[in-house]
Amino acid sequence: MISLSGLTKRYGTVTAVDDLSLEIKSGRVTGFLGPNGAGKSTTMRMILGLDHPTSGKALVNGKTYEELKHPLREVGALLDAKALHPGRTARSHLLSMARSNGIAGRRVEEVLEVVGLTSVAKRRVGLFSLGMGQRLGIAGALLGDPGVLIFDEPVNGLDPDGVRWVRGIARSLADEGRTVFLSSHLMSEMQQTADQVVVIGKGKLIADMPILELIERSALGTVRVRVPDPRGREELASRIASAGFTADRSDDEVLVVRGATSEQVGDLAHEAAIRLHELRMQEPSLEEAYMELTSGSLEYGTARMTNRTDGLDA
Ligand SMILES: Nc1ncnc2c1ncn2[C@@H]1O[C@H](COP(=O)(O)OP(=O)(O)OP(=O)(O)O)[C@@H](O)[C@H]1O
Repeated sequence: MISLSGLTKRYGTVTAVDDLSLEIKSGRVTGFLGPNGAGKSTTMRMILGLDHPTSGKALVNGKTYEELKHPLREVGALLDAKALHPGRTARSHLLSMARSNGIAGRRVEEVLEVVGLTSVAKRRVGLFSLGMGQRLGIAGALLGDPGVLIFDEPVNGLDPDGVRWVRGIARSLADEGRTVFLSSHLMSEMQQTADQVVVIGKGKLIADMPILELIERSALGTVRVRVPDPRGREELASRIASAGFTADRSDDEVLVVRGATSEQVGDLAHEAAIRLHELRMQEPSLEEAYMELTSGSLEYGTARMTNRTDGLDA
């Protein structure tokens, strides 16, 4: 388990991580989401003892990284898959990692097998594709057979096969009872991988909930109602407000209602005999729900988020 309490990191005037408190539990995949610059990598680096918190704590199994006797046996990480010595073979890279951490050499063969790199173990990692590098990084994370795994953007740049593979291994590691914490800035990616999502923006916690709950919440969505008669529109808007929902004018004839179901809006219109030309539930995609959650927390403003539904990275 990973526990963060009041975790804060400042770089000069920039607060990269701002008072984060949460628990990342074992036996499930927790997705760590947030737009670029939200503070995900900094948080992960602090969990791994690579950065020191300005205040607060990041604990792995109740201890700070420095306090762990055999860190690699408790927590494995994939941070930057490209940070490998290009002249080394995959096997020698893992062997040197194993040696310096008191891990038996035969474990190297096991992890090579797990990540499917046995047949290319003698190849220099400088010749590896991104996907192979990612597999090797994950092999390194698994070397000490740790109960906690931290992967920073593990699917970034991978082809669909690679993405599927990472998803599969994350799932099977969680099913074995491990804590799997992986970051992404793509909600759509997490939808298919994570059980729980932690969303941050500008270093602050925005949401920490089961992914199904986030989907359900977003499924509440909005109701689009078209009222041709202006007076009817006014009347319906005021009835919607009195009922505790919010109604915004979208274009000439349309009200966009939040917090209500289409049945509720239809009933409110019916009670006042207001003629409708359209009554439609609009279910936002999970991506939209995420953008709504994180809007206002982008490092460089919100303008580039408009009209995007497939992620935030382009
Ligand atoms: N070593 C550093 N010195 C100064 N500022 C830093 C440093 N590392 C990170 N930051 C700043 O901290 C903030 C959070 O960065 P971080 O890399 O943790 O975000 P992120 O969510 O991982 O983003 P990305 O998805 O782009 O990797 C950013 O404003 C970044 O510029």
